[in-house]
Amino acid sequence: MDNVIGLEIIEVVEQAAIASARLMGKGEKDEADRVAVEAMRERMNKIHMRGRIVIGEGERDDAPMLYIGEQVGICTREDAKDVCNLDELIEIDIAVDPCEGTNLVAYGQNGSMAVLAISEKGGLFAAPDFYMNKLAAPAAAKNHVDIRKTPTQNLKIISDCLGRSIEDLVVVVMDRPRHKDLINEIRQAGARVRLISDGDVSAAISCAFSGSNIHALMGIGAAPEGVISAAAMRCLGGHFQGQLIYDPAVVKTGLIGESKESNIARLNEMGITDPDKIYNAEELASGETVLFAACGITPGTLMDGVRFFGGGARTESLVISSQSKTARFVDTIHMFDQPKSLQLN
Ligand SMILES: O=C(COP(=O)(O)O)[C@@H](O)[C@H](O)[C@H](O)[C@H](O)COP(=O)(O)O
Ligand SMILES: [Mn+2]
Ligand SMILES: [Mn+2]
Repeated sequence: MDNVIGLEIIEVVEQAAIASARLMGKGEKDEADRVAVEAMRERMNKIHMRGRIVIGEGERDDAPMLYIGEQVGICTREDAKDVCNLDELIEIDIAVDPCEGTNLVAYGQNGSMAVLAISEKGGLFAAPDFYMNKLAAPAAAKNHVDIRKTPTQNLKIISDCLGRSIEDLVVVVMDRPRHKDLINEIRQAGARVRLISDGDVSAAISCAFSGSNIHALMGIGAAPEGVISAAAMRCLGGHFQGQLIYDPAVVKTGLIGESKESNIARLNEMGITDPDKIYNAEELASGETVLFAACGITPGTLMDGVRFFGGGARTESLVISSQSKTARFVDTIHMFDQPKSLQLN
């Protein structure tokens, strides 16, 4: 799987990022999302594969394409048997977020990216569009920190594992009223907090890279983004845990239903019988082979954003593979027509 689609998925995220970046700073959140979805879908449908979207633009964004269950790839077309050897092809599951951080794009802020994760069928947790409490930390702290422990305890553990004082740790938290107590506790413990308005996938993955100056992600974000983050963290060996939030009393905004009971019923219908289960990266992305790809739309901690020049654009992507055990940063010049010059760096 890795060799066949590894390179192609770079183009999938690149095309989505370029399309969305054209709307950077225009204040048009939905349009920035829509064009990314369209570009991602169009490029995905040129890949020689049999893919199924398991995490897509679902209930939350009410988008018409790349919906959960959509079949993508040349080998899902009606004439597939004429163009593909269906016996040899493995079926793959895909989790996408074509524009992760739509607000960031719309308002020209850092940290947005086009992102996806791939595994063989059944290899990614088909998370409902609920919230998820998340804990991400560097590989050195993997399985030492635990989402069941207090933030203060976890910060002490990360500090011991990294051999640096708590004061030298930076924790990313989404800037939301629901995190008031969490933020106070982290500050009380001595660590510094980087508040972000959106884009917790980038924050989670950054924990796995020393030099990012991000040592933990704590707090509640969206569950689909949790699975995509887990796919990358599983490949990178970083720590990731997630627990679904289904009680509207904990998170009062958009993503979850009217009552705790109706949410539990909905989870049961989806086959999630233990709504309180704490998932680790290996459970959220359990496939034998997991691939992750992201391309910066606006500049971020890990990747630069899309830079347009006369006749082309330059992008920076990150492709991570559990099979080849690689994390590749890919710097690409795209020539739309005949550029007058190509910028070396
Ligand atoms: O920022 C985010 C929004 O993603 P998108 O809709 O693809 O632009 C995600 O990174 C977060 O996971 C976010 O926490 C989640 O969407 C919850 O948002 P909110 O209800 O505003 O707290
Ligand atoms: Mn998102
Ligand atoms: Mn999105």
